[in-house]
Amino acid sequence: MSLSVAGVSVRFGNKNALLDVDLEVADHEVVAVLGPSGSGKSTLLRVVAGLQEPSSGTVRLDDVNVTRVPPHRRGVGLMFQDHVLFPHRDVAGNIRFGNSRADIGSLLGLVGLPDAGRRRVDTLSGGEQQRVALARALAPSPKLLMLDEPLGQLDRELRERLVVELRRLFVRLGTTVLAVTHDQREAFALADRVVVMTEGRIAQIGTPREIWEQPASEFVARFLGFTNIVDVDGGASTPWGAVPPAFAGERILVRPAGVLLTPTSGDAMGKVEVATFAGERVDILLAIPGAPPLKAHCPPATAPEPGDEVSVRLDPAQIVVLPRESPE
Ligand SMILES: Nc1ncnc2c1ncn2[C@@H]1O[C@H](COP(=O)(O)OP(=O)(O)OP(=O)(O)O)[C@@H](O)[C@H]1O
Repeated sequence: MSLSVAGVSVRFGNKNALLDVDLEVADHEVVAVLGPSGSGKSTLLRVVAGLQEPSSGTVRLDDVNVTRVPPHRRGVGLMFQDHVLFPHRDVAGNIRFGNSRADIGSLLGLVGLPDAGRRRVDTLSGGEQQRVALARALAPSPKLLMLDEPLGQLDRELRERLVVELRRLFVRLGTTVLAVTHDQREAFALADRVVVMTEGRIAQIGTPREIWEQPASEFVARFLGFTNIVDVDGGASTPWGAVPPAFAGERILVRPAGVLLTPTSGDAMGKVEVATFAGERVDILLAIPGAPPLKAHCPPATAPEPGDEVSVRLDPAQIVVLPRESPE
């Protein structure tokens, strides 16, 4: 099922929870909506589901205008953050609730709990409960499945495992999916395309790779965790050292992998403040006199230690120009 959201705004009092949002999701596509708390992610999902009437704009499913169609007639499946399973019913009873014709056996197989039908929900782990909630959302065979923080309550290790399973399941079922998350890794792992939201607007839409490689704004770059952001002066220098003339006058992001540290011969001298072991790399925080702190990623074998003096060179291949934010 394809989804088209056009010019949708939602006002609560004098606050816009959504402002003129346009979004196209193709049939079979998995789209993740990512953004900080309060950016309008859940409101967007609720508008598509029919649980929130927009102040203006339209929602189309397979080219049919459903803006005024009630939720149960939209043929969409929902799994919400505050999904409540009935603790005293067994798993099968939970899935069957409201879905009397559901094929419990194959749904449980799909979510990897083939033998759990008879178990009481309150004897299941958090991850197992999440799978039951997913099976319940899949029970009516929705052509569009909407998930609000599907793995939100779970610990990191379980989330990383389940996100891979979810991705495989969606590909296998061919369901169109719109999933809300505030976790960037989850969005990137789950989705064909990611929508980044801020203050009720869409800040960027793209594949995970497009968004990672070219954040559309400083907001998106910072939301992805990049902090090496600085203005280049007219002479193509920055407080962290020189950059090629093409970057003169721009605001740039230097990826931590592009901060090259050598014992000598770089542009700027800095001191290692913090070195954090992160598996395949060491995350370094550098203090350079008169400059903002600079983050670098180093291979563990050659990483300097806290207190070491190093010189810094910026790799032009790891520099991204950030568009200037347009004044409102
Ligand atoms: N029913 C409501 N009445 C008034 N304001 C609301 C209502 N629902 C949401 N809002 C406001 O609209 C804005 C967007 O909320 P929304 O729940 O869509 O954000 P979110 O991105 O999903 O946040 P979170 O990640 O915290 O769930 C917030 O400022 C919120 O306070």
